[in-house]
Amino acid sequence: MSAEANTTTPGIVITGASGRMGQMLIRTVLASDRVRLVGALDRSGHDWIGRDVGEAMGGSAVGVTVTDDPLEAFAKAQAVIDFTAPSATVEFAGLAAQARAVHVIGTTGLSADDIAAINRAAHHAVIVRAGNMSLGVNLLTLLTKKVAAALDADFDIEVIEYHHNRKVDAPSGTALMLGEAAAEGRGVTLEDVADRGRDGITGARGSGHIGFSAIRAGAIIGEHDVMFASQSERLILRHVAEDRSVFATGALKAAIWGQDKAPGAYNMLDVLGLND
Ligand SMILES: NC(=O)c1ccc[n+]([C@@H]2O[C@H](COP(=O)([O-])OP(=O)(O)OC[C@H]3O[C@@H](n4cnc5c(N)ncnc54)[C@H](O)[C@@H]3O)[C@@H](O)[C@H]2O)c1
Ligand SMILES: O=C(O)C1=N[C@H](C(=O)O)CCC1
Repeated sequence: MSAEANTTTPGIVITGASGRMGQMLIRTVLASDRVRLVGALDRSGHDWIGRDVGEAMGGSAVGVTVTDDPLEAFAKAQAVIDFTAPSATVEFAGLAAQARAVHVIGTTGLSADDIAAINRAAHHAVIVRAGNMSLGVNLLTLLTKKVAAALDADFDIEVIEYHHNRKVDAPSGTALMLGEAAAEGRGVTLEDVADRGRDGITGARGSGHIGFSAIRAGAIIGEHDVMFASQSERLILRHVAEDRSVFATGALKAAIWGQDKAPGAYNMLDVLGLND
């Protein structure tokens, strides 16, 4: 890459560098000629701290040392791509905003308070947040909204999600995006109609409810079904992530897209130009 490109190409910091998504993101950034890797962060005490991130990943050195100091790392960045954990992401939102870096958030399991704190940080910088960064899932939210609007409450809506056995939050961020889309299509608020975690004598299903079920097994990367079921027919919309690269590619697109945007809270539909 030329010296000129170096001054204009966004510098990216990857948080949670050693994680499943962190490593996929680092490989994606290193393979791109539209961005530069300028930092890699992980939590204090992690055995990658102080090591070259390329070597820590089992390859050759890339000249970026893994740090546990977000302030130092973000100062060099035009964008921070963050797939970590809720408490870390809330802290990073404030620090990335101070550094005026675009913050791309893939972390799921965020509480309403976490989201409120992130949205406060978005007054000062661009934040793009989505429970799923893939093109396919974001299109599926639009289809889900449309189908939910077309079908009445004779059709029960169920969101079924399937993930690997290391996932710590449920329902998945994607399942919640799909539930929100279905609720929007029906003109209701998801919290008022969501059925989460049925167990025991639950009583019959409530009409108009939106149900969630979570499978955790093996190495499943991420699969989601939205089922619309009446007494006489069943329609199932389904997305399957074959590879984590779909999430990393979307995140990188968001980091580049955000470079010339005004401060604010955005999602992947904004990035993809699909928001109405
Ligand atoms: N939005 C999407 O498209 C999408 C896709 C995949 C995963 N995710 C979400 O991304 C998150 C991470 O998933 P994963 O499978 O990579 O998990 P993981 O457990 O493999 O990785 C998490 C990483 O974050 C690091 N971390 C935790 N606390 C930290 C802190 N305080 N400071 C710095 N680093 C810290 C961990 O050490 C680890 O490296 C989850 O919330 C998951 O649901 C979102
Ligand atoms: O592996 C994960 O964890 C995933 N999390 C996101 C979610 O919660 O929907 C996206 C799919 C993979």
